[in-house]
Amino acid sequence: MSVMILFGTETGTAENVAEEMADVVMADGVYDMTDFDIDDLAEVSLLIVVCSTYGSGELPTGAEPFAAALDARTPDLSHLRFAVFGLGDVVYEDTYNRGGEIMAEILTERGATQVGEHGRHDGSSDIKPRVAGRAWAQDLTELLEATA
Ligand SMILES: Cc1cc2nc3c(=O)[nH]c(=O)nc-3n(C[C@H](O)[C@H](O)[C@H](O)COP(=O)(O)O)c2cc1C
Repeated sequence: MSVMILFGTETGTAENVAEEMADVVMADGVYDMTDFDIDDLAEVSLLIVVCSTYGSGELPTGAEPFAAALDARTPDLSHLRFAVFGLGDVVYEDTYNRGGEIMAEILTERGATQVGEHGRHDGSSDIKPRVAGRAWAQDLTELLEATA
């Protein structure tokens, strides 16, 4: 099984979280959405998406090329399972953590299946993003092992 982590970020937090998760999920690679070729998803069986939120509940700049490529090329991702860990801040209220949710929506539209609990980090909490991300990845790994 090939496990890939893909991050979408504005200021680097999602990248740090993605790197923190890599050994937990035994990822074969950690990649930035800005320069990722969606053809490479054909070889992936589990995709872990780490994505922040910017603007008014929008994707961060770094995630836009990936989202645009999925929209333009409409690949069939029915072979793919994915899990999402989003980053946001409750001070944004109605748009809290929308970035990760948008990612889940567009991957589901392409036929991929979301697994595990949708993770959400709140920048206003006392828990550091890396710590929250690692704990979420450990839970995901245990769940997938239990259901394998
Ligand atoms: C200008 C700006 C807009 C933001 N908009 C939202 C938002 O709409 N919803 C949300 O949940 N978080 C929002 N955030 C919070 C970020 O998603 C959060 O700080 C995240 O940890 C940043 O991760 P990154 O460094 O990987 O981009 C915003 C942050 C900034 C600075």
